[in-house]
Amino acid sequence: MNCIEQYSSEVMKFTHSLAILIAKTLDVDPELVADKHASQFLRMNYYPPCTSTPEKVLGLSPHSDGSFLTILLEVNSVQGLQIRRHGAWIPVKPHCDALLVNVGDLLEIMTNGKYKSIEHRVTINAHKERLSISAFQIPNYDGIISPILENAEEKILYKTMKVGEYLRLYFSNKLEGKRALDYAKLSEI
Ligand SMILES: O=C(O)CCC(=O)C(=O)O
Ligand SMILES: [Fe+2]
Repeated sequence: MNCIEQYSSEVMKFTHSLAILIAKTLDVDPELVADKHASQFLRMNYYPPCTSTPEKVLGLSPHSDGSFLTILLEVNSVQGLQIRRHGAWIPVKPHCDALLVNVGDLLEIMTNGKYKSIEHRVTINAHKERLSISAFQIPNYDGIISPILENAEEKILYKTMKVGEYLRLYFSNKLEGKRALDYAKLSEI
């Protein structure tokens, strides 16, 4: 096994444990959240420096991930990632020995909005290149994604759809905030 395969398989295991913990926080059946046939896309991101006008350039436009969870490794610990909170962009300080976990749209749907996917973007550094690896954790492509309710009185806020259907929709949109998720919301919210 090469080191990328090893990393990928460790991240799969880590995500599985996280999914079980998330299910516990919601008091729902862990098997419903921790999809055993989960798959993963790995993307290596390289952001070259921009010496002339770094403030005018974005490495990655604002978006939320279409995944269940994304595990991010900031390989050379160069700052760039920002998350949107109450309308403001907050820089995330990289830690060389930490993984960053982003909640994706599929987890938002699955938890009926209790875990919200996080809108983020990447800025460019004037002098340093930035390297990161995103591991997008996706439930079984042919499976169904639907809100798991804590009790019968809970109002259903998102549609039930095939994982593949949501991802097709997600990838057919350009990166634009959390717009793709609007399609999954039931009309009254
Ligand atoms: O490079 C980063 O820090 C973030 C990458 C990212 O948001 C993505 O790959 O979706
Ligand atoms: Fe992302």
